Amino acid sequence: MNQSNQPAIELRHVSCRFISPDGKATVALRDFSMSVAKGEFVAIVGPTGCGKSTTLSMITGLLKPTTGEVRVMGQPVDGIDPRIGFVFQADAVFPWRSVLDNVAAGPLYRGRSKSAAYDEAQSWLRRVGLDKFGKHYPHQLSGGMRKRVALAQTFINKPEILLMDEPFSALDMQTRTLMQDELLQLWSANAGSVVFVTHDLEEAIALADRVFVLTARPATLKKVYEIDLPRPRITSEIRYHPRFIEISRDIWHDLREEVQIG
Ligand SMILES: Nc1ncnc2c1ncn2[C@@H]1O[C@H](COP(=O)(O)OP(=O)(O)OP(=O)(O)O)[C@@H](O)[C@H]1O
Repeated sequence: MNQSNQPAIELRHVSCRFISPDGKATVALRDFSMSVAKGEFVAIVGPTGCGKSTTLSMITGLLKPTTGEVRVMGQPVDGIDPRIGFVFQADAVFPWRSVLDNVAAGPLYRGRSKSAAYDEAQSWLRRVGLDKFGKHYPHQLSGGMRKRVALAQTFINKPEILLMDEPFSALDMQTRTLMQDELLQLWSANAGSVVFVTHDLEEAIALADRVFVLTARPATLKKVYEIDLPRPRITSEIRYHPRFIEISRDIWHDLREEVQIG
C-alpha cells in the first residue's frame, strides 16, 4: 500500500481476554476491527465496561491482544511509540513541577537544548492562554487550566496519533465546551489522528469525523457513523444543527440497546 494512504491505526479482528487472579476470564473485546486514517478524528462510544479503554491500551502497546493484530503506521505495535500522545481523565502533570517545567519536559526529554525547550514551552503556554501562569504549580490552577497544561504538554510533542480517554469528563459543562473547541483548533493545526473515548454521545458527534459504536461486553463493532457536519465547528453551536440532532437520534437508538444489554 502507498505510504500516504496507509491507515494511521488498524485493529484487525482483535480480541482481548483478561484472567483475574481467581482464574475468572473476562472477554473485553471480541473480533473487533477498526481503521483510523491519517489526520482523522475518531470517537469511540459504548456502554460502560465494554472495552473502550482496553482498545486504547492495545494501540499504545501497553496491552497485547489475545488474538488479532494492532498496527500503527503500517507496523505491528511493539512497545511504547514516541509518535503517540495521551490525554486521560486524570491529569498527567507532575505536581512538583511548575507549569512551564511541565510543558518543557517533552522537548527536554527528546534532547532539545534547555533554551529551545523553554522557548517552545512558553509559546505553547501562550497558545493555550496560560502564558502568565508558567511559574504556578498545578495545584494552584483550576481543573480547566490543568487540562490546558495537559494539552500543551501533549501537543508540544506534535504527536502523529493522540489517544484521549474521557479527557474532559471531570470538567464542568462550560469549561468542557471551551476545551472541546480548543482541542479542535489544536488538532486542525497539528494534522495528527485522534482516537477519543467518551461516554458523552454529543461530545463524540461534535468532535469527530466518524463515531464507532461498540456493543455491550464482549465488545465488538456495532456500527460506524460518518459525521458529515461542516468544519470548522464551534461545539456549542453545532449541537443545534438539524443534521446533528438527526445523527444523535440514530446513534442513541443503537447505543440504548447496548446500554440496556450491558
Ligand atoms: N487488567 C485487567 N484485568 C482484568 N479485567 C480487566 C482489566 N482491564 C480491564 N478489565 C475488564 O475488561 C472490561 C473492559 O474494561 P475497559 O476499561 O476497557 O472498559 P471501558 O469501556 O473503558 O469502561 P468505562 O466506560 O466504564 O470506562 C471490564 O469488564 C474490565 O473490568
